[in-house]
Amino acid sequence: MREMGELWSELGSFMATIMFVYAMYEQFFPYQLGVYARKYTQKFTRLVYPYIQISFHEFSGERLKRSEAYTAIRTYLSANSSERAQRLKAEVDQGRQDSVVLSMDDNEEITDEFHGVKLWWSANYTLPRTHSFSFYPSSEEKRFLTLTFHRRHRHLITTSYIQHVLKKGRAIAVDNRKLKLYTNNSSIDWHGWKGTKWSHVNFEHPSRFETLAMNPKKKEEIVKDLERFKTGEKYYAKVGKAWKRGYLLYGPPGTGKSSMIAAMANYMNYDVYDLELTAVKENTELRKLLIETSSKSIIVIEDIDCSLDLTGQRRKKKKKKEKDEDDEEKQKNNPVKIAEEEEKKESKVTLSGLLNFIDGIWSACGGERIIVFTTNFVEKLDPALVRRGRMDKHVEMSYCGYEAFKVLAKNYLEVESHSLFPTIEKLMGETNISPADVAENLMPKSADEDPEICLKSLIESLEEAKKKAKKEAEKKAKKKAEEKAEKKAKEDMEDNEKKELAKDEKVEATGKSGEEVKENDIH
Ligand SMILES: Nc1ncnc2c1ncn2[C@@H]1O[C@H](COP(=O)(O)OP(=O)(O)OP(=O)(O)O)[C@@H](O)[C@H]1O
Ligand SMILES: [Mg+2]
Repeated sequence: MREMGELWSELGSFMATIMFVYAMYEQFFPYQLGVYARKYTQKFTRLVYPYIQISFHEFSGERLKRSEAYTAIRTYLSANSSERAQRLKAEVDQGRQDSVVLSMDDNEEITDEFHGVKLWWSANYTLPRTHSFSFYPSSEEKRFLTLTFHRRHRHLITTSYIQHVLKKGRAIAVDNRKLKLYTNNSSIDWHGWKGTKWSHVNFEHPSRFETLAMNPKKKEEIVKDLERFKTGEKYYAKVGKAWKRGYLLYGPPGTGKSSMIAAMANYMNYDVYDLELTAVKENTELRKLLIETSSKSIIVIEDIDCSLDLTGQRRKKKKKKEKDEDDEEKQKNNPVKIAEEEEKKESKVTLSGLLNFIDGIWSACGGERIIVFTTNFVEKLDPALVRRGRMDKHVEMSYCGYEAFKVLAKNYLEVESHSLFPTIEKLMGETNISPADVAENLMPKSADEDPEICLKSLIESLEEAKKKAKKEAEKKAKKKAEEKAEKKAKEDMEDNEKKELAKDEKVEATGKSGEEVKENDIH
């Protein structure tokens, strides 16, 4: 690169002379002559300067949108520059505070080689025209990467090399990708400096399919389904279907619905968008949020039954008593403010808005996406919401079975068989216990706690659950019997009343006395 530097400085002074002559032309010669001069100067420059430069700007077109090519090239160069560049920039790795990411510093150059051809990359930036003091990077500071190569390789570089760099850069980005967990901001915070629709943190949930306790066949089926989806781009295109898949996870609390979502994200290497519907005011906002989600992501709406009711209006989350107390408190405050607050809270997201969100025309924008709904009460959901095609796969997360228990025992205690296992298997067949409760029992309470103590504690819990279930069943049966008896007594009473009435009517019609009217006469 040294020879290049020298060549550059010589060329710099040469160009300055040309520019001076050219300026003279502009000044003293007629316009037409100036055009000729410009044309020939360019020709001459081309003749003596055989290098071509291509710039890739950080922001292209829309100012706020970072160029994808710039990002990919930077990633490619970062991977190479830590070995080759002399001046590097270090940034703390987000999420892993103990490691740094090295990249080429501003105004630094590195060389690259492609099919025996030498190329030069440099990282540049232009300073803002005005120098006002600000805590934040100036919006006028423009960064760009410049690629320089000999013009004789123009074809190779513009066709194959740039493609190679972009492809490599993207692949490195996928490998280095850290999953993110996004959550939607309230639309009040969407505008202004740094106003964004989604906030994110690094997603570091340890749940994986191997640690997920559930029926092994069911688990395998889900993994296969995900795999088919991941590699199904061509298939989806062939059948004319948007590349997305909906999962409905349902089951009692603590059966692993949220853990399953985390396992899915880790398996697919997808980001998670945890959509809080209560913070979304209307359908258009929902659409805007959807458009801002990236490809290769899982969009999650937890407890869907609590977010929407069947008529499509938002369910009032607060109980009436709580609400009244709140209102009383508010009465003491400013009434205008209260009205404003009420308006802010009122949400108009409807069921049809949500359906549109899932499979409307917009939902196909941006490629592969998984949509997951979770609920504790599947029967409460509107059939329109969960019909196949929208929620393609319905997965029941159920109470812990023996197979699921074995996974948990292996995870928590590193035990694969034990003399207490048959007792646990028997008890599990007789009563319901959630995987969350099993996990709680299996977690050693101290570092040196024997696995047997944990298993015994689980047996105790199971026996307790069994007793509780038995008591509850008895209570239920008693209540049922009482209700039945009550119903019977009521029916008997109504029957007697009817008979009495009929008797009175007969007495009146026949003129006989009450004793003379017989049972048979009444009907
Ligand atoms: N199937 C499972 N496999 C492994 N661990 C589980 C499973 N189910 C629950 N757990 C454990 O219990 C905890 C709670 O589970 P999780 O949050 O996934 O349940 P959930 O079904 O989402 O419950 P909710 O309906 O209340 O949201 C988890 O942190 C995990 O440790
Ligand atoms: Mg959950």
